[in-house]
Parts: sequence; C-alpha cells; structure tokens
Amino acid sequence: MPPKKTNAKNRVTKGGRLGHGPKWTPFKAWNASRTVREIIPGAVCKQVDSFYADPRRWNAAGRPQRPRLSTLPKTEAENESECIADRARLALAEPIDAPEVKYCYTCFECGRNPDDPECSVQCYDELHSGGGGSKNDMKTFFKKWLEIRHTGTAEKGYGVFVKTNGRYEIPKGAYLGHYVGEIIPGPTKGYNANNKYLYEPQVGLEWDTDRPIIDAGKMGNWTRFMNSSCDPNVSESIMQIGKVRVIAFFANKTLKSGDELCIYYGDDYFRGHELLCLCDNFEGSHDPTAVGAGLQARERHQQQALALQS
Ligand SMILES: C[S@@+](CC[C@H](N)C(=O)[O-])C[C@H]1O[C@@H](n2cnc3c(N)ncnc32)[C@H](O)[C@@H]1O
Repeated sequence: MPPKKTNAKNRVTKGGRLGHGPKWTPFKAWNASRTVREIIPGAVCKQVDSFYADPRRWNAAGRPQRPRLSTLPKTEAENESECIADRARLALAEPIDAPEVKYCYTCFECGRNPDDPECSVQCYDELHSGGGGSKNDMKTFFKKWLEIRHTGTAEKGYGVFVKTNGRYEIPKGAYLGHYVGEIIPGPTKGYNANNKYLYEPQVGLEWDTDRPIIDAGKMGNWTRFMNSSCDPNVSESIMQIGKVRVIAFFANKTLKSGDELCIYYGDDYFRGHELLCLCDNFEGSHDPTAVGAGLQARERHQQQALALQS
C-alpha cells in the first residue's frame, strides 16, 4: 500500500516539538461560531496541544535547536512534602484555594520528581491526549465543558465560556489546561511585540537562560481565547508536567454554566497595548490599574502567591 499523503504545510517535525502529541489540526474553534458578519481578518490559527519550537528560529538566535529536557534545576520546592502540584492534583477532588505558586517541579501527572526515570515525556502526552489512563484526561475536557463564542463586545472579541447546555460545575481548584503556542527565544527576527497572544512567563526552563515567549498568534489551544477580568475566575501557575514546564490554568472559583473564563492580564499588557479593560466588573471601559477592584484583584493575587511561596 502506498504511504498515506500528508499535508506538508501542517506537518511539524518531531525535533521541533516538546512532547509527542498529534500533528497540527486547523483550529476549528476559531471559526466555529463565527457568522459571515463576524469574521475577523487574519491568519487562521492552528490548534496544537503542545509547544512548537521552530528550529530555524532557534538556530538564528544562536540557541540549541532542540530544547534539552532531561536535567532540570533543583529547588527547595522539590523537597517540600506538601508540594503545590500535589495539592492542585488533589484539588480536582477536593477544592482548595487557587494554587498561585511560581515554581514546583513535581510532575503534575505522576507526582514524581521529573528526574525520576519513571516520570517521562509520556506524562505530558497522557495528560493531554488522555492516553494511558490519565487521572485528568484533558483531551475531552474542552469539548465537553467549554465553548468559544463572541462576547458581544467588538473590542473584546471571542471568549471562553462554560457550556450553557450543561449542568456541570467545574470545581474550584480544577486544572483547566495550559497555554501553548510557538516557543520563541525572546524578541528575535519575525517577533511582533504587538501580537496580542504573547505570553512571557519566567519559567526558568534550563534550555533558555532568558525568558522564552509563548506565541499563540498562529497556533495555540483554547486558552488563547481567555479574556481578562478585574475579578478573574481563573488563575495561572507554573507547573511541571513530565519533562515539560507549563503555564497551567486553574479555576479559582466554582465555574458555572454560562460563566466566562477570565484571567487577569496584568497592568503591563493593558499599558503595552494601550487598551482599556471592558470586563463585566464595571460599566464601560476602565483602566484596570486605576480601578479599585482591579487593584484589589491584583493585590489578592500577589498575597496568595507570597503566602504559598513562603
Ligand atoms: C489573548 S486575546 C483573547 C481572545 C480574543 N478576545 C479573541 O477574540 O481572539 C486578547 C485580546 O482580547 C481582548 N480583550 C481581552 N480581555 C479584554 C478586556 N477585559 N477588555 C478589553 N479587551 C479585552 C483584547 O483585544 C486583547 O488584546
């Protein structure tokens, strides 16, 4: 039998990926609920379930072509008995306060130290593709419980909502997914600082001494559609899944049918893009850095982060 034809455009080389998830697929959600009137110009986004690192871009920046994933820096957090990852995992069964902690290197999927040979890239794949009896199975999570639809506000565009036809409530503390896209080695050729889908985490990945940037402009998952709120119901935290460090999202409140899932983008985002916030907490547009609730939300986040770090 002749080999099956593949669409070269949609093929991602193994060397350029972190994890071994499926190939790209066109991000159907991007157009799923759009009517002709609503179509937003621009490139159609590809749906991916793991990071993509373009070797040419990394070579051009003088960085290793393939991120090394085997040895991870050790921190005290590794030795802490009550690790936030474990708590977050337990939270799926028993809600806790949102895990707002910066670093924890215990694998979210298997609970082992990622140096442990039993913990592998497979943990990442299992969590996200639902294979191997993952406790969390994220493959069907989005499809089952969430939808992307227009917020009704032109400036805000699309948002992520808990499906309105379900009776299911997503418990506080539940792991929702993580931000993926193309990993770029900091501001390099072809980098567009105006891109509104850039996530610039300080993840401390050992293959990148600077800050890598996750660019979900051309490829990403549903998390790229999460809008900002001055009273967010989703928190982010840096986590370890297998050998991959991720920006993971957790429900910080019980999420009910029809709720929009929102994070807090932070002051820099709004200032940098010269945007005003149009979240539902206030009527009309407002500066999220100047409005009471925005400040309170930010302070609460900082306090939670500090409390959990100490
Ligand atoms: C990461 S995208 C979120 C998804 C986006 N709504 C879409 O349709 O693709 C970020 C952009 O969404 C819009 N946005 C998100 N939260 C907002 C808010 N609270 N107020 C105004 N615009 C917001 C801004 O245009 C922002 O640049």
